[in-house]
Amino acid sequence: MIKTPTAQIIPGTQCVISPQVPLNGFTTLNVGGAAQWFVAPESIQDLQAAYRWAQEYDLPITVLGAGSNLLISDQGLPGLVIATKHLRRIKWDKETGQVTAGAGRALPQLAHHAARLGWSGMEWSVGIPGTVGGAVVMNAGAHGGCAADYLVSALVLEPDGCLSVVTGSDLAYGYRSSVLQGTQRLVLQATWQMEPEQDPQRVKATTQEHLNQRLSTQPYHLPSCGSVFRNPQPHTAGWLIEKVGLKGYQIGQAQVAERHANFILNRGGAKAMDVFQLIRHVQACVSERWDVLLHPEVKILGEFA
Ligand SMILES: Cc1cc2nc3c(=O)[nH]c(=O)nc-3n(C[C@H](O)[C@H](O)[C@H](O)COP(=O)(O)OP(=O)(O)OC[C@H]3O[C@@H](n4cnc5c(N)ncnc54)[C@H](O)[C@@H]3O)c2cc1C
Ligand SMILES: NC(=O)C1=CN([C@@H]2O[C@H](COP(=O)(O)OP(=O)(O)OC[C@H]3O[C@@H](n4cnc5c(N)ncnc54)[C@H](OP(=O)(O)O)[C@@H]3O)[C@@H](O)[C@H]2O)C=CC1
Ligand SMILES: C=C(O[C@H]1[C@H](O)[C@@H](CO)O[C@H](OP(=O)(O)OP(=O)(O)OC[C@H]2O[C@@H](n3ccc(=O)[nH]c3=O)[C@H](O)[C@@H]2O)[C@@H]1NC(C)=O)C(=O)O
Repeated sequence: MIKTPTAQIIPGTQCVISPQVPLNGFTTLNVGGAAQWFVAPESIQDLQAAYRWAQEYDLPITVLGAGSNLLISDQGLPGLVIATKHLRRIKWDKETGQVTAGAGRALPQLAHHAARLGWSGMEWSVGIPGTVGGAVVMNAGAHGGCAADYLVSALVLEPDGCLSVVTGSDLAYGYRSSVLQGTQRLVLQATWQMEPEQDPQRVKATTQEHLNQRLSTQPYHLPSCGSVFRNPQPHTAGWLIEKVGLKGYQIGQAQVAERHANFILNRGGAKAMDVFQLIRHVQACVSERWDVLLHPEVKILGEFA
């Protein structure tokens, strides 16, 4: 066991592993306690070293993208939190029409950049404030498109320390689901097949249309984690929640958004427990009225006892 909680530098790397790093600033909900240990590796090699370090001390590992789909406990997280934010390398290959991006690259950046180039295929992703890695794991989607659609491959760090290249069919994609969820497999980069040489004005217009639609139907003015629940087909969670009269309902500083009932907003200073209790309250009301159990899309991490 490590006795004193001071920053550790892994020999031969640039990896600084820091103790007790608050995570609220690393999530779009802006809630959550501290990571027992935290690292944001600058390279794949450093990330592998950090991963091995955690395994050596038998610590659980949590991967953090942009934290845009996370509800982290006020009590924080045990073990090592690995942030991918520095893995941002990107390559637009004109020969193949493929884009390869590091796990920490922001998804909207990809969408805007593709639009400027006149490459079609990522228009759906504008306005989703996640990373490439998070999108591959969550199968992020919107406006009829999703990460799985044109995924060629992803580079994955496996728990045994080896790197593997997986394809979309290896990941058994479904609606907001993949086999990577709930595992210790870490996405390092992803490659998508795009349609290059399209009219940039047209790609830009579609991208902007999606962003406008989002900004007019979803609340972007306060911290949130996007849709809290998956849509229970054939219904939509927003409709079911609105119809039980929960728009505006608040626990502590967590509130069901007026603009979209499947969003929970942090009105300032909310605790993770406020959000958690609100999630449970919404589930109970919807279940009682509609006999439908809403399943959270947001990943709930840590203790909520
Ligand atoms: C305003 C707003 C709008 C949103 N709109 C949409 C939308 O339209 N469609 C949609 O699908 N989602 C949407 N979301 C939710 C969220 O942006 C997506 O789920 C996104 O894909 C999460 O990416 P992330 O990098 O933030 O992942 P995180 O939230 O950091 O992590 C999510 C999960 O993926 C894991 N993970 C992250 N990166 C990696 C990696 N490199 N390797 C292995 N595991 C990893 C984490 O451990 C966690 O389990 C929205 C969120 C917000 C705040
Ligand atoms: N409610 C919440 O919890 C959160 C809300 N948001 C909001 O989500 C919305 C998302 O909008 P979106 O534009 O998708 O993402 P962002 O505004 O977050 O932009 C992401 C990146 O995309 C690039 N970019 C943005 N606009 C353009 C443009 N017009 N042309 C070229 N590049 C551009 C920029 O990269 P570069 O600088 O490299 O060019 C930018 O850093 C914003 O309103 C943001 O404020 C974001 C995070 C959390
Ligand atoms: C934001 C996310 O993804 C979003 C994605 O951005 C949008 C756009 O493609 O479509 C899904 O939302 P959604 O199903 O709520 O889409 P919307 O178009 O806003 O609403 C669907 C229907 O529900 C109704 N609706 C929505 C909200 C509400 O408060 N009340 C209501 O009645 C709308 O009127 C509409 O008829 C994704 N959510 C899920 C859980 O699948 C996310 O996953 O975090």
